[in-house]
Amino acid sequence: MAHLQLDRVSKTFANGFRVLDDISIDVAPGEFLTLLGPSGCGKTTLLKAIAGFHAISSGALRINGEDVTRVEPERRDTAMCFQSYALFPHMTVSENILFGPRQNRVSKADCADRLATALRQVDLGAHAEKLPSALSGGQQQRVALARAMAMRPGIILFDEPLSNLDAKLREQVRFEIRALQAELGFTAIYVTHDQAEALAMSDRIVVMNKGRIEQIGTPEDIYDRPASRFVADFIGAANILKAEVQEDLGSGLWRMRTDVAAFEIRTDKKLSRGSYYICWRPEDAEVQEAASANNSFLAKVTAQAFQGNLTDVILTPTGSTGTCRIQVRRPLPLGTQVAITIPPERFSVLEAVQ
Ligand SMILES: Nc1ncnc2c1ncn2[C@@H]1O[C@H](COP(=O)(O)OP(=O)(O)OP(=O)(O)O)[C@@H](O)[C@H]1O
Repeated sequence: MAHLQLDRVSKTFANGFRVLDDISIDVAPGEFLTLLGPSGCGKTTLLKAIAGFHAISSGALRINGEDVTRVEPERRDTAMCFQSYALFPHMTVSENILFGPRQNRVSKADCADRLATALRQVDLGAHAEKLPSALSGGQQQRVALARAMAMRPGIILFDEPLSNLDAKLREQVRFEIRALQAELGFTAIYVTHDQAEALAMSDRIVVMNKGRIEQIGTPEDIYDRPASRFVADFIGAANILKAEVQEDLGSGLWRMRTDVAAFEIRTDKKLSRGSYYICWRPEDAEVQEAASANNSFLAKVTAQAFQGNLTDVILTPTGSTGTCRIQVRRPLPLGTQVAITIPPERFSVLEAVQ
């Protein structure tokens, strides 16, 4: 288990492109931290900077309190776990797992012990002498994990490790990685652009956008209390509206006007005059036949997609040109008018409208 601190880390490439901009994160020992963001936001660059494969332009990296900013990759307490195709194809499972420890001149007896432990941990004892090409995608992924674990690092850095696997296997391996991490206690830094994976696996998520941190929080924080339009939109589905502050009703309740309706909105933010972006999630809507007095608006069902357990419904609110999206248990007939109510505590207030 290792404590990792990133202190105002920035990186500018030779062509002047600033790929990481003032990143500070304190990762607790044994924490599972995910870097999440769209393609090109700098996740992999940050992971490689932690591993030592990229030098940073400014800031500091510390592992267990020791400044490792200029320490070589092999002398940092880290190991990388890539997508499964990063295995050496001409080496057996055992040789792949032992590659790192042998490079590090670990003794023969210790290598044997590490190999046996790693094979047991990922349940691949029966496949030790096979080549990677003789294994399924999920098994290859487990070899990649075993290879990282055989280094006995305090921190394992995962670079989109499941992106080669099909959806069902991805879910299974997610659980396996998380269970091993809990058992062995290594600190995990996990890069993905898959929000479902991030929500399912992480203790905390760092949402990145254009080299900067948009928000750091638990999966619940990020989903229920997104800090910005970017986060609300990137994670899950969100209905985002512009809302003008009308009245402070006290105890964190505010009346705000949107082009759909006036809403009472509960927030622990202190709002000033002007307009903010606000959002609510599709599953936050209560659907009735007639509008109740507060926080309701009428809307017509214009499209829907049946998902099995739930149905996604697109609505056009009366008097508005925009649409919103809700989730209901059973499909609603197209063209039906319904009343939608959003409870005050289900709104999130995002940034001010500039
Ligand atoms: N050596 C380099 N010189 C200049 N720009 C680079 C260099 N390496 C990467 N970049 C740019 O830096 C940005 C971030 O790349 P990075 O691989 O960290 O993104 P990412 O968030 O991991 O994306 P993805 O999910 O697509 O892997 C990209 O726009 C990329 O084109």
